[in-house]
Amino acid sequence: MSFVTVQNIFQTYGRRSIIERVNMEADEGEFVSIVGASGCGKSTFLRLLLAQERPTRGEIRIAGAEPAREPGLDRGIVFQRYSVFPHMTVRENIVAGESFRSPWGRFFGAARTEAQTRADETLTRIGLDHVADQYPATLSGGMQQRLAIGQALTAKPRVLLLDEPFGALDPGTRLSMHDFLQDLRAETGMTVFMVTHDLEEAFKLGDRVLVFDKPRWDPHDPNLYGATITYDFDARDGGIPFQTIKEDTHVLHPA
Ligand SMILES: Nc1ncnc2c1ncn2[C@@H]1O[C@H](COP(=O)(O)OP(=O)(O)OP(=O)(O)O)[C@@H](O)[C@H]1O
Repeated sequence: MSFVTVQNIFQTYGRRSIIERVNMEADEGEFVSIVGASGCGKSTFLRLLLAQERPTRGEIRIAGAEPAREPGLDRGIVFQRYSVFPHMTVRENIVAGESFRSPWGRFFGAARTEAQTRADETLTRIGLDHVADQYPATLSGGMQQRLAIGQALTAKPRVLLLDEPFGALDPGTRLSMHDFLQDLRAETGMTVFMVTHDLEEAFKLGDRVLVFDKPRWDPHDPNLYGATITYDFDARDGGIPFQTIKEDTHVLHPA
């Protein structure tokens, strides 16, 4: 059985259909890139995987169960803009990431000291040990984003959700973040879903590239139909020869 199963999900806000008939499966450890036009529901899909929202219809299963609503336990998320706590030091930010696993949401006494030691190990691994006592605002964009990823990973999520995580970075920093993410992934074997607007990045990092698009369009009511997965490219071997067109018939034969 697949690790992640998405079965026929629809998400509608009021009368607006955002995504419809989305079906996909992913194995544990797969890296799935997601691309598509602005506003077609890619972030909505990530929020559904995160269980921040329930789908209007359909079912999502992660490791055989409905995803739990609590953040940080089995899924971590990183957004385009550095989603770290500005009032905490770099080290405290990492401790906070791990404390999601604590029943009280924070650590006390010896548990706190141990968490700080583990945080220092993480900071060494992500190359931020020399700024452990600084506040995020004093770091560069790439460093803040590394901290955000480090924070998400300390909760040891089995699934990492990335919403345009490198969109705000300059090209050089972006490339070093790619290396960083590829190393972490090789180390942890985690499953990754990454939304990006950069096709090259999608194919470089992903094992697969899903394309979200609206195959049906009503000019009198643009909100009537939502987006779905129209292509599922295998990106491991150059992609194109292995593409799966999932939605080629709908435009020709509208329902
Ligand atoms: N809670 C909500 N209530 C109503 N509409 C919403 C809600 N969340 C998202 N939308 C709408 O759903 C549509 C899809 O948004 P979403 O952010 O998922 O798109 P996206 O593909 O990630 O876009 P982008 O690439 O620009 O980030 C947008 O038009 C947005 O305004």
